[in-house]
Amino acid sequence: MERYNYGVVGLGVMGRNLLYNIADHGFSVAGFDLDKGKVDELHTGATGGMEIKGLASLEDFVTALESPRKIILMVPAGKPVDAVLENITPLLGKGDIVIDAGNSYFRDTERRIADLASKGLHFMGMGVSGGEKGARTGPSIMPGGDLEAFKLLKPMLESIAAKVDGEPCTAYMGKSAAGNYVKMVHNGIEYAIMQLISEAYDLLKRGANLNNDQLYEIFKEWNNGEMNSFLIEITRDIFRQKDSLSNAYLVDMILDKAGAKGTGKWTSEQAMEIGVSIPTIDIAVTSRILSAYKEERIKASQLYPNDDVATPENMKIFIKEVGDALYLSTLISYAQGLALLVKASEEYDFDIPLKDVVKIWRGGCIIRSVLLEKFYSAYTRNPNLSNILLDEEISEIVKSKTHSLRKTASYAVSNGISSLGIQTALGYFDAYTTEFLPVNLIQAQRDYFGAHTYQRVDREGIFHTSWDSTNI
Ligand SMILES: NC(=O)C1=CN([C@@H]2O[C@H](COP(=O)(O)OP(=O)(O)OC[C@H]3O[C@@H](n4cnc5c(N)ncnc54)[C@H](OP(=O)(O)O)[C@@H]3O)[C@@H](O)[C@H]2O)C=CC1
Ligand SMILES: O=C(CO)[C@H](O)[C@H](O)COP(=O)(O)O
Repeated sequence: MERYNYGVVGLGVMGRNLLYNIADHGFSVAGFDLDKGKVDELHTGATGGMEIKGLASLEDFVTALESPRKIILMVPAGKPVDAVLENITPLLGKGDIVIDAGNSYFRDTERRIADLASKGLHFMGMGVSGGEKGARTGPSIMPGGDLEAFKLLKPMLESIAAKVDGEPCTAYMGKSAAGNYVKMVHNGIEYAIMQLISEAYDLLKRGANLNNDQLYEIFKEWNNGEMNSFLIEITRDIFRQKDSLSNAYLVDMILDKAGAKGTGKWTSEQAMEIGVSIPTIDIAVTSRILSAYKEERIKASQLYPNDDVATPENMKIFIKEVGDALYLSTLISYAQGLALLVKASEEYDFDIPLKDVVKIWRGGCIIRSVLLEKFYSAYTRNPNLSNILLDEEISEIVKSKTHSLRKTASYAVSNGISSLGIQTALGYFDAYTTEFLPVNLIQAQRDYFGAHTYQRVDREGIFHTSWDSTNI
């Protein structure tokens, strides 16, 4: 009986395409899905030379795999992963490897690693980014955990991943659930950048009165320069897309309520949990929540109308400033996400190699951008950089754009155009680069009403003052 090198469970958007990608690179792959229709479709979409087989029985699927079995799960995060594990683990043998390639919560991965280890099985969490197309032609792949299992998978992962300068966009992301953690933070940054792009769009549309054709040209120009990135590129193309149900552009027919599956929220929760400041990512999560208040927003907009958005004095300068503001606030969002990874690596003993993280994000993934080349150089100079803003070469870029960020933020505030992402990126930058923050006063207040104590600037120790009885 023929034995397949790899197995994929879950033949939806990502699983089917990842399976084809693996098969394209000379590996034989078996696929399983609960939905028999998807199993049958697998063969329809295959191209010649692929050694693949779709199976509708889990037992047949497991039997069809060579030993040790290497099974990639591509099912929705949460209960479906546990359901698959419950059914499949009794069929597996010692040394078999299960790789969860979905957007699973890292705590779930930790639990599953321990559970499968107690059965003599390897379990790995592995982030995959690039969407449908990326999965098919070359995603960015973030494996972590079991090193022994990783070594077995490495040749396959390196062959199917995206390539930048001939180097694969995959690397070992660290111990335990590091792979899922890095992917979670990737998505948090993704949320922030998407929020910032939407604000730049709003400023150009409402502030400068630009239409979709003009927006297309601006994003095209941005994408041809230092802002080149996947998200700017697809935004450019979105402005060109006509609606098939009306004569309008599709973007104008899409309801302004943003969905979310959870990875952005987890990133924010995690940052709060381990004490890392990532306000632009937080605000991107909360902005999607706020967008869902559509009916209330309609009422509020009638109660508080904003009829006097001023046209910028010099359109060329305004567009340049919005572009620079988007570039810098994007850079600051990456800085926040990467700082979270630095702290999480210490906190959870993940040993995340930051230099490899930015290296493998340069291609294949949703947040790929040419800016990551500069981060890669920064981490090459100093792999222990606690915040990307502290790198001297990065600081030169930041300094060259700060004025534009302030001008853009100021225009948005003066004209009542919501720009939560831009404001928080600037606010974070201003706080992070301030030697003396006014929180001495907060410490005084805490000590005043709750005897919470404070530290002093002139001597070591913990102090408390009876505020109402001394020197007042
Ligand atoms: N879509 C994207 O762009 C990206 C998604 N991801 C992550 O990848 C994972 C998969 O996402 P995606 O491919 O989009 O999801 P889909 O819903 O398209 O596919 C999931 C597939 O898994 C099947 N499935 C569910 N439960 C089981 C089970 N117990 N046994 C076998 N098959 C099962 C589903 O079948 P049925 O439909 O019948 O329930 C479906 O075919 C998720 O964790 C997602 O967050 C990661 C990166 C990008
Ligand atoms: O993982 C991804 C890309 O890297 C998914 O596309 C992402 O999870 C989408 O998230 P959301 O639905 O919350 O916007």
